[in-house]
Amino acid sequence: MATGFADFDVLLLDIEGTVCPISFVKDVLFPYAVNALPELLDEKWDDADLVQYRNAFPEEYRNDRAAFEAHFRDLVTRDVKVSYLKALQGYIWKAGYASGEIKAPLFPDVAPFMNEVHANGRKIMIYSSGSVPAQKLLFGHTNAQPSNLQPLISDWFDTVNAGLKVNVASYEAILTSHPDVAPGRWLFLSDNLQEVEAARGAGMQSVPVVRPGNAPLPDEHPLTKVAVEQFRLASS
Ligand SMILES: CSCCC(=O)C(=O)COP(=O)(O)O
Ligand SMILES: [Mg+2]
Repeated sequence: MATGFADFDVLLLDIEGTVCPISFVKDVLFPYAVNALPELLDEKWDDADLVQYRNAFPEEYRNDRAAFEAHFRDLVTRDVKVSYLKALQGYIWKAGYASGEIKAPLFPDVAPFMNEVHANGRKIMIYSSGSVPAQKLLFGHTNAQPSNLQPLISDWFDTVNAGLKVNVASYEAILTSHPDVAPGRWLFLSDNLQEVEAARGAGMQSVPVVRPGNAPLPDEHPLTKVAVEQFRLASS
């Protein structure tokens, strides 16, 4: 396993399986959204608040309430990372975070690492399949003290403003949005080897993370030997 991180100017962080357990997304966030959906549709089916999310769904679902709900459930079950699902999930989760029912369980090394990186004058950005509003909710309601880590984060990327996370072009789009930072000065951390490979394909530094609850990385994969378990800056 590699030791601390040293040579980067921008830390780009994945969320699920990297800063928080996969179980938080799969066993808390997703069920919360599925369980909240029926009442939300009962109350707001024709409400302007909801219609913008409804109309982002494929035409065959947006005007049929039963088909809409069934499609939502199917996408969640298959963990399909389509932007229109992620946008509606983020809208639903807002109430859960606001009520205190949802709080993001960051791994214990994450907030200290983010504070240290920020104090070091380096930038922190997020890239997740979750929508940018959902990312901001998560980092605004964490188990850290203080709970709101948004002030540490200077930019947010998702499948709408960057693209699918397994595509090299998505990381190239992120790089294009910050031309002042050379590709090699970015460090992307993710649990997903395909995402790590795509980031490296765009010229970023990137290594996989090993976290409790993640599937084991394949021994035969060349990047497994550089995987990291703990987030810390290399001691100078
Ligand atoms: C922003 S919290 C919800 C995360 C989510 O919906 C998801 O699909 C996680 O994907 P990630 O790219 O963060 O592994
Ligand atoms: Mg992930």
